Amino acid sequence: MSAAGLDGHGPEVLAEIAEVRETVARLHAELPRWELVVWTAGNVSQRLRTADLFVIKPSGVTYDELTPESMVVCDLDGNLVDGTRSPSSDTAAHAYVYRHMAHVGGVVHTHSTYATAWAARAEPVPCVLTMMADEFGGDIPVGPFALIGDDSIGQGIVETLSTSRSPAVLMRNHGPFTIGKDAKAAVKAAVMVEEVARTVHISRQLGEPTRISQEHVDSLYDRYQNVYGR
Ligand SMILES: O=C(CO)[C@@H](O)[C@H](O)COP(=O)(O)O
Repeated sequence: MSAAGLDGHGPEVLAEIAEVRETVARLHAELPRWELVVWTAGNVSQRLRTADLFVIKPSGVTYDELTPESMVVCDLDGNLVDGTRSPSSDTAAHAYVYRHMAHVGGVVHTHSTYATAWAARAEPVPCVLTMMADEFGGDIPVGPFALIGDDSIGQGIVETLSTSRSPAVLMRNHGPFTIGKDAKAAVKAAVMVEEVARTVHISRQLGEPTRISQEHVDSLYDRYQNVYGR
């Protein structure tokens, strides 16, 4: 593993890298805190504003060992630019999303239990909760089956989310990938997808949940995205 290094980047880029390393390290701690991952099975990244680079965790390091300094910097082809360890095994997927979705500033992958159970069934989570209309603007879609390590997962994420308002996709037989304007927004979507996947699963044990009409989904989505919390 050889890294190109950060020589040639100016102080503004170096300052942002230091800031994003802190942010991404801190946000990784949210994954076990919200019980979205076991061992090392999930990752968070954030794109820089000042350069075509992103910060992601190193592969195979447990969450309690992650520090800002251990975060790695990659270019948008997923090549290691700065860091002492190999980047996450999902780096190619994160990089593909950044290359093809200009509005995305953060990507998260987890194997959270209920969302992954829906992914194993290859079944979208139907929009039967106001919280789903708010955050996802409809059903949470399922992406295709894809092998880990090359562009396949990224292609599946981009294809699926390009035709949906949802910031979350359940990659078939794998688990949820979420996007956001930054890593914090993508972590929020990862927390939300697990919460609604769990609630809808429990609801199904009691009978068939009732869908929210498209008109009401649109109204709820508009209020939450444009009015809530402002
Ligand atoms: O989906 C998988 C493996 O099934 C991956 O998400 C890894 O579990 C995450 O590993 P690293 O980020 O530590 O490479």
